[in-house]
Amino acid sequence: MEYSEALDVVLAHSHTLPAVRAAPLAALGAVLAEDVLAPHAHPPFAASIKDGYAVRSDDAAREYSVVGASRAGVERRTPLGRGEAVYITTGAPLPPGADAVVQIEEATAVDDAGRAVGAATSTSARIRLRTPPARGQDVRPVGFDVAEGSAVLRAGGRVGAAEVGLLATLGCREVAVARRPKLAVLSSGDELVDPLDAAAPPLRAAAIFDANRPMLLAAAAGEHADAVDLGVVADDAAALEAALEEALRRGVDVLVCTGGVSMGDRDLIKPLLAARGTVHFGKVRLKPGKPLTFATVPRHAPHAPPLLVFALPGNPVSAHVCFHLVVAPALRKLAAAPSPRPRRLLARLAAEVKLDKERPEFHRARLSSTARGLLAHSTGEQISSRLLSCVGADALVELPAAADRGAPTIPAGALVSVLLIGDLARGDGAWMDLLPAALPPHSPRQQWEGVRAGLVWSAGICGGAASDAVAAARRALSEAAAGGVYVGEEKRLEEEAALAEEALRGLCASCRLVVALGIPVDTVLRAGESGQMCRGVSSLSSLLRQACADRAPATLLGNWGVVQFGSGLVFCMPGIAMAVPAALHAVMPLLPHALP
Ligand SMILES: Nc1nc2c(c(=O)[nH]1)N[C@H]1C(S)=C(S)[C@@H](COP(=O)(O)OP(=O)(O)OC[C@H]3O[C@@H](n4cnc5c(N)ncnc54)[C@H](O)[C@@H]3O)O[C@H]1N2
Ligand code: MOO
Repeated sequence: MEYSEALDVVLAHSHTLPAVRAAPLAALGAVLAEDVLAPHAHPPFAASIKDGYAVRSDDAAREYSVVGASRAGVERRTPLGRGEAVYITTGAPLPPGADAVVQIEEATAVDDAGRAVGAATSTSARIRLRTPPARGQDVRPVGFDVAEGSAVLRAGGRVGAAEVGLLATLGCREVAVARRPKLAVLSSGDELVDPLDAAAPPLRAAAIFDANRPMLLAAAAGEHADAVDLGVVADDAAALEAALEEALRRGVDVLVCTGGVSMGDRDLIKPLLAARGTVHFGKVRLKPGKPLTFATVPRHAPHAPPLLVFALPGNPVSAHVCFHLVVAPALRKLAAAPSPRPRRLLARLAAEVKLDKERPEFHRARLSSTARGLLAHSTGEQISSRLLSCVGADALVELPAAADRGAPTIPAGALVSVLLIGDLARGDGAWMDLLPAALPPHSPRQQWEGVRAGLVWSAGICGGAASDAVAAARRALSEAAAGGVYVGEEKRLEEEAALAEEALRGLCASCRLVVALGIPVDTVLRAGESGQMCRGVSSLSSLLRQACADRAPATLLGNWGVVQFGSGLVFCMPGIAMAVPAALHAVMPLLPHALP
């Protein structure tokens, strides 16, 4: 199974958890289940933006008697008369009658005879202004920041620090959020010593410390899941089954275990999961993470959704990478995140990389910013046991297998897609604005280098016609992009609408160009997610339609064209081998200008 397919399967089994009500601080990291409407305006009164004097802008006087003070937190009821000013502090309410504030730097203290006696202060009895005040100057009127009843936060947004602050501003004591997923973690292996156990003996011969459980407990916290520690479990079928029972008993949504999923005689997890539930996949064409396993186990209570079980490989790097590739997206889907899939960016390779012969690889890298966009720097030796390759990594570079790429390496400077796994805001000083001199200049091929394309055709194009059109599309894509684009994913679309739409969303999330054969524009538009750009591109659509019609006039009757889908483009064209190259050659030359 390919990674993209494995992710589709995982997401199809991850159902959003019910909404609960929580105090804003307790909701930190959760996804809002409802829009939040402002229960009142902010500021709730007209407030001063400066420390200075509140005055009436219709007052012709330039000299004022200071008749009192309005300080933050204190209401002053006496209206302001003509020729009067009130000393005011930032955030304090304007007294009735005042409609402007003049900052204190603009005022001079004067004596009764109007002689200047120095800079104005909070105790000056008379002041003169340098310039007449304008109406509304340095005043925040009622509702200037937030209008009463306005939707300040939208369902689907995550509660972060700013959201907590905004909810506090508005006095919201509770919000509706999707329940936080509960995730249990265990490590299996007779060689493991628990480093979290203060009473653990020193390492005996052939033993190592358990790295995976603490790492995954930390990763769960990073995804705002509530973690349950099920400890280290021996390579023993009964002990593993007892741990699975414990996870079910504690009502967790997800169980993550590591180790014991490969080919060894102590690899007991898969048989246990097969006996107790359904193993949806047990091998993925993926490096690291080949034996990645996903299963669902029914609960004892009827109608309760099944427990999701991820059995990750024991190698610590494989466990870390697989967590980001499938577990984190599942947790995000459970937590109601509208886009749970890993976020993809484009970056250039800082140095040449060697490709694995057979498996697509997720190469750990740090990102830096350059004048030509992001640059991905390898974290060095990528063997699955070396956790140092994950330390400080921001991204997983998606490398195709050499067999798929038709080349053993990808050169420095090539554009590649990367999955974000770190927090770019955290930074580590690697951000720079200068282009490293080592990067070779652009070539026409490099314009397309590393751009991942997808090919999808409808199940409705039967037998030979589909394979001819698909082969023609593969060839034409490669020609039109001077061999730079590679086809990273192929899918046959089922007739059932919901399945077809989910598959299209998955493909569009992972590919910047998607060639859709026999799939009309409407189908793609229906697959668009709320909040995501999904629209027809009329200029490219007419070029594509014209090119198809030149080869096969009847295609003019079809609903073909180009759709912008998030950060990618989908070419909907008839599944007719003769029309496909013409359509691609018509639109590809324009794409360097159009690719969003
Ligand atoms: N004959 C084959 N052998 C292996 C294959 C294969 O296809 N055929 N696949 C290899 C790949 S790829 C991986 S990945 C590993 C996965 O193995 P398991 O998931 O069964 O894990 P273990 O054998 O239990 O452990 C592998 C490795 O990781 C260390 N480990 C395990 N748990 C932890 C932990 N909690 N903390 C730190 N280190 C841990 C363990 O000691 C082993 O060194 O299988 C390959 N073999
Ligand atoms: O899949 Mo394993 O993680 O390559 O070492």
